[in-house]
Amino acid sequence: MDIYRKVEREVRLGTLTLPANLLLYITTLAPHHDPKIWGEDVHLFKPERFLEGIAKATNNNIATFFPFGIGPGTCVGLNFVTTEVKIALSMILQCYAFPFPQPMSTHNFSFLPFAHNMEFK
Ligand code: HEM
Repeated sequence: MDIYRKVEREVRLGTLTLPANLLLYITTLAPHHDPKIWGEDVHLFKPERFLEGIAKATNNNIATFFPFGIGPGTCVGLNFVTTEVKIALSMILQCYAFPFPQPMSTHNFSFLPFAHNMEFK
């Protein structure tokens, strides 16, 4: 999802002067793929990078993480879609078994759907 903003009146932003009526396109792609923020493994799918919160994951650059936009125009579907994803994930996980503890000799069938019907000895 892209973020657009219109400059209401001329404004200075650091060394930049933005004229009135300028349309700004703010991409989430660049900051969300910046190795200076996320580290050299930025292109890896590593959800565990968020285990200790966004501040830790972004090396204390929390303002650079805005998947649902920012400010008054923030995505109105944020809470809906977050809940939806949690429900979908919990439904998917119900199809798998995660036996613990598991002896080294036991074959691991936990990747199979409906593995909870299997007995682990
Ligand atoms: C993973 C899913 C989604 C992502 C990543 C996402 C992301 C975004 C982003 C980046 C914006 C722009 C915010 C801004 O301009 O600052 C936005 C706006 C919006 N989103 Fe989403 N969105 C998602 C799902 C949804 C859903 C499920 C709905 C509706 C049920 C929704 C409804 C809207 C609406 C109506 C806006 C415009 C808000 C406004 O301009 O006031 N989004 N979304």
